[in-house]
Amino acid sequence: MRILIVTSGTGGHFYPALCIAEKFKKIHPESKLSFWSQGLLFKNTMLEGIEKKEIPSYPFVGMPKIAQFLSIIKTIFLSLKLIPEITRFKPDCLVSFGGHTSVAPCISAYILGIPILSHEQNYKLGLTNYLVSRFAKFIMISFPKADPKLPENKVVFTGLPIREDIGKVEVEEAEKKLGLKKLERTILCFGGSQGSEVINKTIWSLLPKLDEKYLVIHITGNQFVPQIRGLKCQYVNFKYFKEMSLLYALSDLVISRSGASTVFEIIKTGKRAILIPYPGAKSHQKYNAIYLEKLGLGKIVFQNTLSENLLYNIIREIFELNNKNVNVNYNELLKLQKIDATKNIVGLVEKIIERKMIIS
Ligand SMILES: CC(=O)N[C@H]1[C@@H](OP(=O)(O)OP(=O)(O)OC[C@H]2O[C@@H](n3ccc(=O)[nH]c3=O)[C@H](O)[C@@H]2O)O[C@H](CO)[C@@H](O)[C@@H]1O
Repeated sequence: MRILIVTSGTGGHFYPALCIAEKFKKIHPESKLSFWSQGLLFKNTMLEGIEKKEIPSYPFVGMPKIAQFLSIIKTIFLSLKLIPEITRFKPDCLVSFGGHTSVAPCISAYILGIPILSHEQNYKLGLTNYLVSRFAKFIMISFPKADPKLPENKVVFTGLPIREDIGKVEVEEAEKKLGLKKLERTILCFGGSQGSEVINKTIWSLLPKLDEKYLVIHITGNQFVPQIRGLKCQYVNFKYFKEMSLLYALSDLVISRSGASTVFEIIKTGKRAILIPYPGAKSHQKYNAIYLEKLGLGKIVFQNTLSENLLYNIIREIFELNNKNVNVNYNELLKLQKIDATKNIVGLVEKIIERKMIIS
């Protein structure tokens, strides 16, 4: 079996693609996998037994019309340039995890008649996946309800793959590995895979309000961490932290953006969350957050209303009400927690390849 996996480089696209590549290689060690992406995460991740290729990305959302036009032209040229490369690798199918990086290889694969499976991470369909859905044989979705813009006959509900260890680490193990003691009220704050200046600044203003019962674990991205005076709570910060399973294990509450992977990690771990959707990218994070709020785990705070006082009041309410007054839809939550998205996607890929082999 020969599989080509393509994805954008941010955590929300990259990690689900990585889960599939690693699982496939584990179950089918004889298979040939090629993984195409870009960015720091991709560069810094070792992929054992899997071929890696860095390809450029030409974004065409949220920019002036002329820049958008140039990006589209560059994408078309790139897709032509990739044809010999794909012909040489001869994939049985292409699995796409979306973002701008995926568009050109999907066009090339379509021209070559290679079956395309595309995965949509978010509740609302993004533009690039909308484009790719035209070429794809199947569109795999993360949330149980499909975006009405998707062609119904192509949609398969698989769930969203998240790293296997998330939700499986015990508190004691996390404490030992991190050299940290969980406190009565432990909060994990981060702004998606890129970090968020707005969330960072609000957390820094919030910290002096929190007492000794609180441990705040904060992932800041590349922003410089200022000196914070008058701290009573414990505060630990990281620029980026790979083993998120450890941090989730310690936390009682997550404060974050609402990218799809973050939302599914919260579902898997069953943590309470305060979600601050990223207002860019056509507000698509808002719909992920609404889903989590309806499930009963999340409380949405829109960025234009965000302040340290508002966060403080919600945090106190969450800890002091101590789960009273919380309407979690446990039936739905348990159903979602049981979904093995990685297995579902690997199974679908196997079926497509087997069928293709029988036909040819
Ligand atoms: C600004 C933007 O357009 N962001 C999009 C991007 O976000 P982004 O890449 O931030 O999205 P997600 O929240 O889906 O994923 C972040 C991932 O990074 C991991 N993580 C984060 C910080 C850290 O230190 N270590 C770490 O491992 C998280 O555990 C998670 O697995 O892709 C998502 C999935 O398509 C979309 O929903 C988001 O809207």
